[in-house]
Amino acid sequence: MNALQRSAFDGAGLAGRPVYELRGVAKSYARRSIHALDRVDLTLTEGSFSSVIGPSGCGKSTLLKIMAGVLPPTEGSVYLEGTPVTGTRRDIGMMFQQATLFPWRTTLENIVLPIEIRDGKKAARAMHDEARALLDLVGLKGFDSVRPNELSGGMAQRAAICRMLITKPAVLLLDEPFSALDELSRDFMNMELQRICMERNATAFLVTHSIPEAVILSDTVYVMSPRPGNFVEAINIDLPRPRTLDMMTDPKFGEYVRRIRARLDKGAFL
Ligand SMILES: Nc1ncnc2c1ncn2[C@@H]1O[C@H](COP(=O)(O)OP(=O)(O)OP(=O)(O)O)[C@@H](O)[C@H]1O
Repeated sequence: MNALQRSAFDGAGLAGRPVYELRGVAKSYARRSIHALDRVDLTLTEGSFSSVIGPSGCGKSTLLKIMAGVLPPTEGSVYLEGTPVTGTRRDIGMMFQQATLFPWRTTLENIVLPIEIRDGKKAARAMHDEARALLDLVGLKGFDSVRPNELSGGMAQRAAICRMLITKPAVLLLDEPFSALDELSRDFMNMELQRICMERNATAFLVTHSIPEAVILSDTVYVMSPRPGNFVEAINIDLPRPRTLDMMTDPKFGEYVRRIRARLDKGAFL
């Protein structure tokens, strides 16, 4: 990729303050001699929602783990709010496919757990009002003393959103958070996620296998090549916000889906 093409992935032409920056991030897994990522450049601007989509095994989860600071890159650097990411940080929020709530804790106790781990029980108790406000934000008002086994899958993921937001992260890293839900719940939760991100001006980065999900949620969709993964196309999604599920029938939406599908069908090669 030449310098001009590379610059096209720098914030994908979106205006805004850079929050997250990856410069030449590469990853090889030495033990199996696997070259997973190849010098990825990425800038996420404040309040933007970006997605990455790519073939299985292309390095999406590896990229997310590096961004989260749980895996060191072999080459390159990662900056969040201008400081290097060299390990896990309190200003990075993460959400996975499974909500992984502790069954013996109430919803409220699960939500304040990151604070309890970080600052102790007293600090966690001081966050109960904040946790209740978050429950309100995600539509779970009054569910504070309920145990996880009384929550549906969608409700558990709402609680996981609260747990992610309680530390006031600068960026949200989302690894297919709703893929274990049925299609209707997933669509609904995606719209809820959009609402929450818009209300909090959150900067979000989503890994997904669903092209429609990437298009309906994102300002920019990054298409990744097969391993070693790198971005082969950054597509700005020019649909108004808030997005609605009706927009999925818009010809423009269909055009974005077709364009991404064609890129992936070609093997997303450079
Ligand atoms: N800890 C590890 N040790 C060795 N190889 C690994 C490790 N983790 C991932 N890999 C390899 O790195 C490559 C990228 O894996 P990764 O999980 O990042 O891909 P992915 O795009 O998220 O895949 P999928 O879409 O199937 O979830 C794969 O070939 C995988 O086998």
